[in-house]
Formats: sequence, C-alpha cells, structure tokens
Amino acid sequence: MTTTDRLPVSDIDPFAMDVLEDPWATHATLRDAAPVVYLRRYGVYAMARYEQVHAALTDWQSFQSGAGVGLSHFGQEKPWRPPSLLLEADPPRHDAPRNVLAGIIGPRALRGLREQWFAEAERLVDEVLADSPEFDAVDRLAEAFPLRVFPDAVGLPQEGREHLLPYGSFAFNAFGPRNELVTSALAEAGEHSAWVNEQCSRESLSDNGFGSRIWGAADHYDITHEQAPLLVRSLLTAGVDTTVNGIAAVLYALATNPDQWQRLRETPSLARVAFDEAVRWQSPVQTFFRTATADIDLGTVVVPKDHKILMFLGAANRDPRRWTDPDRFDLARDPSGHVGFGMGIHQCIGQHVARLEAEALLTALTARIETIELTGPARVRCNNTLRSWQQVPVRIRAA
Ligand code: HEM
Ligand SMILES: O=C(O)c1ccc(-c2ccccn2)cc1
Repeated sequence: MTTTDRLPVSDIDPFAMDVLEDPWATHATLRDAAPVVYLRRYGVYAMARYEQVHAALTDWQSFQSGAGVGLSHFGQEKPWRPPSLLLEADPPRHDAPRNVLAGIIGPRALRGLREQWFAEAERLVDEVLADSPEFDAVDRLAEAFPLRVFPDAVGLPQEGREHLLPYGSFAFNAFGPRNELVTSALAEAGEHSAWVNEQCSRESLSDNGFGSRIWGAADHYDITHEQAPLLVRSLLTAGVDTTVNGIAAVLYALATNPDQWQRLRETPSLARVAFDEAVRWQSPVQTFFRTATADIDLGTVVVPKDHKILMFLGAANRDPRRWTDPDRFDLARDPSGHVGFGMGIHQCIGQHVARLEAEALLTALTARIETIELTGPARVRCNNTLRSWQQVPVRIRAA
C-alpha cells in the first residue's frame, strides 16, 4: 500500500482467482487501508467499508448506473448486450420499468405463489430424503428448487431451461474484467443469449406468468412494447444464479453452524432471518460498480468524473465498524440494513422472490431433517461478481 499525494493506492487484484476463492482477508485489507482506495491495476476507486458503500448506493445522482455497473464504461465501450432498463438506467428512464416490475414481482404480487412454492419445496425435500442421506446440496437443493419454481412463474416453456444458469453466470462474469472467466465462456455465451432473447418474446411466454404480465403492462402503456422483452430479460438474467447462490449460502451456513441449525429447527419462523443473515454473511453478490457523474470530493479523495467506483458489498456486510462479530453467522442478529440486496433506488427488486424461495425450502427442510452437516470441503465456483458454490457436500439425518 502506498500513498501518492494522500491517495491510498493498492495493487490488489480483486478479480484474481485466489481472491475470488477466498475474499475475506482482502476485504479486511481494503477496509483498513482507507475509506476509498485507488486500485492501480484497473484504474478504479474501491470502497469496502459499510459507510462509503451505503453512501454511494444511495446517491445515484453522483454515482450513476447509466454508464454500466461493470468495469466497462458504456460511453467508451459498446456493451455486450443492450443495457438493462433497470440496472443500467438512471431516473427518469429507470422509473417506469421499475414501477412495472415492482407491481409484478413485489411482495403483494407473490402472495398467490406462496402455497404452491411451499408444496413444491416439500415434494423436492421428500424426493431427496428418499435417496441417499449424503448428497451435494448445491445440485439437489440450491439449483434444483429455484429451477423448479421460477421458470414456471415467469411462464417459460420446458425446453431449453438448461441455458439459464450458464447465461446468468456469464452475465455476472461480464461485469468484471475480461479475464479467463469471461474469455473461456465467450464461445457458448452467444447460444445461451440467443435462447434467453427468444424467451422474452410475447409468443414464447405462457399466460398469467410474470412474463405475460410484463407484456400486459405494455398494453396498458405503462411501458412500451419495445421495452417489454428487455424487462423479461431482466428476470432471466438476475433471477436464477442469484437465488441459487443465496440458497447455497444459507445451506452452507447452516451445515457449518450446527447450533444455528438447531436454533432454526426450534423456531422455524426464523427462516427469513436465516436467509438474510446468510446473504449478509456470504454476500452472493460480492461487488459491482458505479460511475462518477462529476468530480466527487469524498474528503480524503476526489474521484474524477467518468471514473469507475468498485463497491465491495461483501466487505461492507462484514465491516466491524457496522456489525458486531461480523464474521459470525448468527440468527440472534438483526441483519436488516445489510447491503447484500443493494440499497436505494436500485435495491434488488427480486428480493421478495428470493426470500419466498428460501423460506419455502428452509421450512420444508426444518420440518423433515434432524441434522445437516458438511461431509467434505465445500467448493467455490469462481465468478467475477457472484460468490458461487460449486459443491456443498452434506449428510442429513431425517427427523
Ligand atoms: C439472493 C438473491 C439475490 C441477490 C443477492 C440480489 C442482489 C441484487 C443487488 C445487490 C442488486 C442491486 C444492483 C445495483 O444496485 O446496481 C440487485 C438488483 C436487481 N435484482 Fe436482484 N438479487 C437477488 C435476486 C433477484 C431475483 C430473484 C430477481 C428477479 C426475480 C432479481 C432482479 C433484480 C433486478 C431486475 C435488479 C435491478 C433493480 C434496479 O436496478 O432497479 N434479483 N439485485
Ligand atoms: O436487469 C438485468 O438484466 C439485471 C439486473 C440486476 C443484475 C444484478 C447486477 C449486479 C448485482 C445484482 N444484480 C443483473 C442484471
């Protein structure tokens, strides 16, 4: 760490494989270095403390999304796909698409799915229990459950759903630098992208799903018919890999903290707290960027206009300046205020979908399983943006 005219500079590479594999020590180094650190390798400004990340997320006028929320600046480089109407837009363009999606996947809109998703979770857990007591929780639960309920809720056809996870994985890698995680997936990305784009057309989507409701909003002139497919694409991009890794995170947390699992079994109504505490503790979405709309004077540092700011959500969620004993997964904690779903006008619009999926699965598991424990090392799948689990091998004992 050096300081050139008071600007703390670091040569840390947050997208190096060893850091993506185990980021926590790097987060501590960045937090302790300064409120804002210049990462010389990428020419970006890093924020790892809760206070600065929260401030940037809630100041969209200074920290814009319209130039992209990845390393690439859309004013300087062509995006790999047409920009998202929510994620990569600022007010006023952001407003109508946001309001339309809020009405379709917001908490009230999901009430009709609760019973169905709870029943589906029970069916899945019964199937898993009928097999071996040892299995990979990523394959059999974290991936299986979201893929059972979410594509149907969107209204996708059965055919081709295997494109969803690799498409999302590529999209989240693409927010980072063009490293091996991106270049190694470029060849197949076109095929996944073509399938996803195809599913966004009105004729691909079944009636009364999230997708057809988006098209219905265009019929009511809440958005245009040109915007409708991009809103469906938002669900397909952000709605699968995130929940898969959020659920993997809570299963990993419970399998490695048996006392917390027992506490959840005693009080199953803690399921939603358990999920949010896991999202805080693991931060399935680790980092993403904003772009300075003008020279931003942050006291210790001035971020020049059009420079990128890298926000470390995973580091902010474990900042001892904000959290007591932050590295502990603790169901006694109130995790509200965590930035795992972001904060401010772009705060995750699908968080209610994610919470409902997790609550359904955890409720089915606590009712049917006495113990769950890791039987070997959990394996991370490196991704430039996501904390993604390749494998979480567990043994369970039926209740
Ligand atoms: C554990 C699961 C999830 C996590 C951790 C997560 C995380 C996030 C975060 C951190 C943001 C803020 C991005 C920013 O500020 O630039 C975000 C935005 C968003 N998320 Fe999620 N998400 C999850 C699940 C979902 C699901 C299930 C959906 C769709 C059904 C979804 C759709 C979106 C969309 C459309 C945005 C953009 C919102 C806007 O820009 O106004 N997410 N998510
Ligand atoms: O609207 C989309 O296509 C989209 C929405 C949200 C994300 C995202 C990005 C970073 C962190 C969490 N979510 C990605 C894509």
